[in-house]
Amino acid sequence: MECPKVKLNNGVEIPIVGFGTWQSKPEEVVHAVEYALKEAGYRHIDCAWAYDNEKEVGQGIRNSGVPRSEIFLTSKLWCTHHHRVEAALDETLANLGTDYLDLYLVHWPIHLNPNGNNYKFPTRPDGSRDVLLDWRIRDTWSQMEAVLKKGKVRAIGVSNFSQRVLERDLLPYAQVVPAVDQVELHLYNPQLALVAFLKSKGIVPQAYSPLGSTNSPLLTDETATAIAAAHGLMPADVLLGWLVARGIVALPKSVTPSRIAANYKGALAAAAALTEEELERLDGVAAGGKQKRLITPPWGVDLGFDNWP
Ligand SMILES: NC(=O)C1=CN([C@@H]2O[C@H](COP(=O)(O)OP(=O)(O)OC[C@H]3O[C@@H](n4cnc5c(N)ncnc54)[C@H](OP(=O)(O)O)[C@@H]3O)[C@@H](O)[C@H]2O)C=CC1
Ligand SMILES: O=C[C@H](O)[C@@H](O)[C@@H](O)[C@H](O)C(=O)O
Repeated sequence: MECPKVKLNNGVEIPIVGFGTWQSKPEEVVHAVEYALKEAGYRHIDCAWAYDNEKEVGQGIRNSGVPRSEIFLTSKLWCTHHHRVEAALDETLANLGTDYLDLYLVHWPIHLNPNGNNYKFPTRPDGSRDVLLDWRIRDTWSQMEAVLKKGKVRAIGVSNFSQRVLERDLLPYAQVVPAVDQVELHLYNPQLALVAFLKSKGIVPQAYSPLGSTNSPLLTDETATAIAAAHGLMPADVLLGWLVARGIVALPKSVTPSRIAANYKGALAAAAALTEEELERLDGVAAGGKQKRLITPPWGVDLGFDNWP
């Protein structure tokens, strides 16, 4: 089944269901990506330099036999690389074995010390993350704009940017409005106000951890379970289909072939089956006492998100 696409603000089209690769072990992700492309029908892969598995994702893409031109490939600039965007991008391109990305994202609005005590998560003597507090995110973004202009990527965007950070630190200085903001979006953290803001700016919201990530509390949610049963679907289908029906790009991850296939098919089936009344019930689950943010790294910096513990 072909995946519906969403048009980004520069005209590039992105398949609305993508395949996640965070925490997929290198030896597993090769097979998972190959299966996702060759057997399950995905044409959009979400990667990141920080996942330490880009080489194996690239191998999985080649093993699948699906032409690169048919795949929408995203990766992300890690926090220790904000001062050298093009060099970091080149490393990602070499890892993946490709000469362009479809989308390159700033992973977090944070610059970690590139000369610190660790290549990925440098810390200060007190154990806190070694954040360069006076770095201006607009200086990262202008380098993102430069690699877009050079044609090394087809679109640029951000991840984990709140409305406050976008409005205060990025949009007033941007020549190119970010094409997407990839944030934690799921039944228990729907971020309805942020989604409305992004849409008002022409920025496509992408949902990470759409199934509730590792050891998800969402898959047994009573509203999702009841709505799934009413349609002969699985709760995971409903969690994904609700996002897709709302025009949000969903990025489910799995290394289990049966789930990889079920998530893709189920997301599209549920998006078509859910009624407006059911979508509204799902919109309201978090506000009904279930609000929970699941991915909260200890940055030690206020990122401007609601419900950050
Ligand atoms: N920009 C950012 O900061 C972030 C980006 N992301 C992106 O979003 C993607 C998805 O988020 P992620 O946090 O991985 O979590 P997901 O919400 O996709 O959940 C993944 C977990 O759910 C399990 N699972 C998958 N499908 C099913 C199913 N049908 N039934 C039951 N369990 C299932 C997986 O197990 P198994 O694999 O064993 O099958 C895994 O444990 C990431 O992989 C990454 O690409 C994620 C977090 C942060
Ligand atoms: O994309 C995945 C996530 O952003 C992940 O890279 C971070 O949450 C990281 O584990 C951290 O602790 O900062």
